[in-house]
Amino acid sequence: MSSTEGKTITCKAAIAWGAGQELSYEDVEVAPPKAHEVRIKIHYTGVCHTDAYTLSGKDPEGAFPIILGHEGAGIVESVGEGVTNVKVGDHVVALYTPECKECKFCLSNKTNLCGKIRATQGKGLMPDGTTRFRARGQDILHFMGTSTFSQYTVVADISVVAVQPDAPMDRTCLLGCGITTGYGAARITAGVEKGSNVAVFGAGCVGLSVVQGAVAQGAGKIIVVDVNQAKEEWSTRFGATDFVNPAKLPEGKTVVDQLVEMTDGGCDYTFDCTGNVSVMRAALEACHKGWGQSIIIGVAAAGQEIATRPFQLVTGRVWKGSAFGGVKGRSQLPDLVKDYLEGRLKVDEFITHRKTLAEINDAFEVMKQGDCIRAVLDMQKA
Ligand SMILES: NC(=O)C1=CN([C@@H]2O[C@H](COP(=O)(O)OP(=O)(O)OC[C@H]3O[C@@H](n4cnc5c(N)ncnc54)[C@H](OP(=O)(O)O)[C@@H]3O)[C@@H](O)[C@H]2O)C=CC1
Ligand SMILES: N[C@@H](CCC(=O)N[C@@H](CSC=O)C(=O)NCC(=O)O)C(=O)O
Ligand SMILES: [Zn+2]
Ligand SMILES: [Zn+2]
Repeated sequence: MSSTEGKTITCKAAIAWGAGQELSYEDVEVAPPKAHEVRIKIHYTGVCHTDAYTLSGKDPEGAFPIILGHEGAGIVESVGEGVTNVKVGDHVVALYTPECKECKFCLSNKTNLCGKIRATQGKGLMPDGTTRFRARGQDILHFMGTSTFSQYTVVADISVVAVQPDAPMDRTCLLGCGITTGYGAARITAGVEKGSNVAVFGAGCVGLSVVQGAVAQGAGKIIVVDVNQAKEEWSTRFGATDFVNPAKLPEGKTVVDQLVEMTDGGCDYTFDCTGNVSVMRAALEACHKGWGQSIIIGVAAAGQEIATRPFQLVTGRVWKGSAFGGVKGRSQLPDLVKDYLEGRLKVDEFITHRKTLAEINDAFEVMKQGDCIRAVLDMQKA
């Protein structure tokens, strides 16, 4: 039993008080977990573009004040009544895509989405409709069921998975979103086949992880498309065979023309990892007639919509989406940790910046620069 069990913990968190404002590093009170909840001491968290997107105010579900963060690893501090899947002292990864293993989504092998707590999660609340965070005398909302930008957080028991304790938490945190998302999108959502031609739009953490997944599947051409020329070297390092910078194409030649030419008629699989709806259209239209599939991973701002001529679909191209790479977190994440520890999955290579929680605004700043793949925050270092 920990000395804090059953008590409110006061610790540091980065609170987003309003859209577009800097995060505020300050004290937060974290209430003990209720039934079927788990309180986690967060040791490390990654910063994902989706955190910045919600902070910007572009997320239709974004509400404030809130504690963002959804790429976290830590150790279970205490558990509420009825929790059986994790125990105090377990090393865990928080799951923004929970897995209850009993709803119709979880029982389906067609999706990794879980329906059990999605409604309250989308409102920034715990499953009982309340919050466990308070600061400045106010309730603070949860984010994506995880809120990892706090030294302690409370999550539903279905939103957490125990992993091997020998896996370094500054790496396993990245399996909480970016790497798993891209890797899973290639392997699970698309199921890229051996020898197939793949194009990946956007070589951030997600896009490079798609490349890694495509390599694991034995893809033929793996073409990265990015407007940042510096991403060519990154793409090659992860196993891409070709790189296209749309800004460097001859006048009058579109990226779709280029990809169709490079792949004898179009790609078997394309992935949008930018969140830009014009890019999503190009990704679809660069697919091979008859069977090419385009997977949307990027998150687009409120009000944005995708468009194409229906003829593109009539002639056999398929548009699909992927959340958390199609990975069922509680069932499949421990195997990804094992793959990392046994050298089959690159993780260390994604970390370009390291910061403390107090430096979180710098982490958001570096994320806007082209040389940042992932910034990892040490949550316990002062
Ligand atoms: N569906 C899901 O489950 C998840 C979705 N996401 C979403 O995935 C997206 C990618 O995330 P992440 O990898 O972290 O983001 P990054 O910003 O690191 O990567 C995006 C890359 O795309 C490049 N880019 C921007 N515009 C274009 C363009 N027009 N054509 C080609 N490349 C372009 C960027 O270049 P530059 O460096 O110049 O900006 C950057 O290199 C985000 O929208 C994020 O919210 C993230 C995790 C999970
Ligand atoms: N809340 C937004 C959509 C945000 C979104 O699409 N989130 C992705 C994960 S992004 C991770 O970095 C996701 O998994 N979505 C599935 C879900 O159930 O939220 C909006 O309302 O548009
Ligand atoms: Zn994310
Ligand atoms: Zn479920």
